[in-house]
Amino acid sequence: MDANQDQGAKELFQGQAQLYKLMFSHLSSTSLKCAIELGIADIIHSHGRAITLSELVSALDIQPTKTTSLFRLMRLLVHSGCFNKTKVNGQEEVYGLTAASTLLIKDKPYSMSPTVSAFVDPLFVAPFQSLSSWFKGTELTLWETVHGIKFWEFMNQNPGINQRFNEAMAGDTEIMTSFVVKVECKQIFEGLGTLVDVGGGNGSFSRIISEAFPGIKCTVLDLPHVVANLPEADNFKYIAGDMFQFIPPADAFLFKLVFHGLGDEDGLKILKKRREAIASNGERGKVIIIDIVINAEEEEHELTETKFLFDIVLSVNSTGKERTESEWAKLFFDAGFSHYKITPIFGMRSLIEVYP
Ligand SMILES: C[S@@+](CC[C@H](N)C(=O)[O-])C[C@H]1O[C@@H](n2cnc3c(N)ncnc32)[C@H](O)[C@@H]1O
Repeated sequence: MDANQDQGAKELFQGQAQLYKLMFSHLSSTSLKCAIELGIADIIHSHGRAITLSELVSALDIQPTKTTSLFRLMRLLVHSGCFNKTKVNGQEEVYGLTAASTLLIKDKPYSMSPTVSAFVDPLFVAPFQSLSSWFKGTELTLWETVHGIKFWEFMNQNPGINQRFNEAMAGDTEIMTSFVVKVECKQIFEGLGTLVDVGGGNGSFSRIISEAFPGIKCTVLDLPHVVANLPEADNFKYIAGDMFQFIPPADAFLFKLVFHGLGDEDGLKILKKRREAIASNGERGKVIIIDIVINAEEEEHELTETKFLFDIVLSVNSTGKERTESEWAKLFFDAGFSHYKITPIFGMRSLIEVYP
């Protein structure tokens, strides 16, 4: 083989390997689901130290014949960063928790287990088998192509799934909130008298705010089937309603992971109304947004890929999208706001303050 042929063959096989990687990528999420269902992170956590394969087999109470299969599962999960593997005394190999698997422990205050379980569920994954039909069809969203109705309407009609979805969102929120409130962004909430958490789900975000800042009266506005019969406190209330119809006045309007579910037209509608509300409050008030900002050139490849994956989920399940900074800025300025500040502190998400 000459050098050109050699290079051609190398590229061919690299291309083939790349296709196999993409083809089997669903195993990254399904093996994660398996680890959650088996409770592997919980077992290592309650073991109190890293665990050997044979200890894991006996804690899982599985057939010894499955030992090599478990070894293979753990090898994949170690490779993807979910667990780590070290040697004790330079000999015995043991599996330990990483930052990712620590978040899977079920009895920790912030567990991502409900979030992973919900979003890896066939209900959320199966529609993507019909993506090409959606591209060729006329329905606005993939969800409608597959389920015949819009996403939020589907949640309204399926209380069990709605509850799982809200718990999935809450799992995501609790990690973030403890940092927002207690560590990084305390000053953003200090001095506020009232805050409305618009599309706040079951209120897990603003409940933590209301406990950390008893002087802030927090109101969670969400659809009736989401906020019905949830417990309130003196400075923490729910309003059942439609954010396109009514949002109560406040010193700050919080939208966490709400705008990425809205197209530009709907996003602009909501922001214009907030701008008017701030104007009629003597120009006092601000909008706080927690969402993804795509900043592809400057970021790590992996983080950007995760944002692009979210963008596909949003763009086909709703009419929403993940936005670049210039797309966010256009929305803010078109709605009549004069400036904004982006603080990129939540891994994938940023906190954006928008001022009149
Ligand atoms: C992606 S979830 C985010 C929930 C919460 N902010 C969080 O981050 O955990 C979007 C939320 O918007 C709510 N929502 C959707 N359409 C709405 C509307 N028209 N009025 C009020 N809430 C709405 C949904 O019920 C859902 O709770």
